[in-house]
Amino acid sequence: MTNERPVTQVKIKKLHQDAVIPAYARAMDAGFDLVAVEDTLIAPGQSAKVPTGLAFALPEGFELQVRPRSGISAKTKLRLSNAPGTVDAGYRGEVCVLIDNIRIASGKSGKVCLGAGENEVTVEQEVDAHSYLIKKGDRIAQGVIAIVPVAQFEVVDELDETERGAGGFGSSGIKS
Ligand SMILES: O=c1ccn([C@H]2C[C@H](O)[C@@H](COP(=O)(O)OP(=O)(O)OP(=O)(O)O)O2)c(=O)[nH]1
Ligand SMILES: [Mg+2]
Repeated sequence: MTNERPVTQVKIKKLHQDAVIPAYARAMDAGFDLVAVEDTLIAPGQSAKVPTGLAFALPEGFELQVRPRSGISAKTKLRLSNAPGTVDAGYRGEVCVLIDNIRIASGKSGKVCLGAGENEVTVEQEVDAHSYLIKKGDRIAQGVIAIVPVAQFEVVDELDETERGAGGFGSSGIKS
């Protein structure tokens, strides 16, 4: 890593012996992968809270954003429920990843279609064929450490005028 990039120390506690300590895969990556610490089956239309086995002590003024990995979004119908997830600086609990399986039920039982597209194995189980199995060790999301300013709110009677004004929600021409 060069000195061009801001650096902050973040203390991490392993809550599970197999938790994977975050690491940036490449020097200029914004995110580090978050790894599932236990197997989690997600039936079609269902959601799951997948544990990472990690707790963070972020410095005040920072947050950890839990963001999707584009590969998972492109290759599967798994979606982060609350993307981007917000881990507050004061949070000392386990960081978990909320994941939805947005497939509809196939009505057939069969092989489980695998979550993150890695650790490619199929498992014979009596589950709907549109279920996903997140395997322990799957890289299910990515974390981004970000700076968050704190706002000092001030209630006023009038806001300043701007070119946009109150136009929004497609005011520039996007049709629904
Ligand atoms: O994807 C996420 C989002 C949140 N959290 C943890 C850390 C965060 O600090 C805490 C609360 O998250 P958030 O503020 O988004 O949820 P809330 O519904 O507002 O809960 P709370 O009332 O506890 O703030 O849950 C995660 O582990 N993963
Ligand atoms: Mg909150």
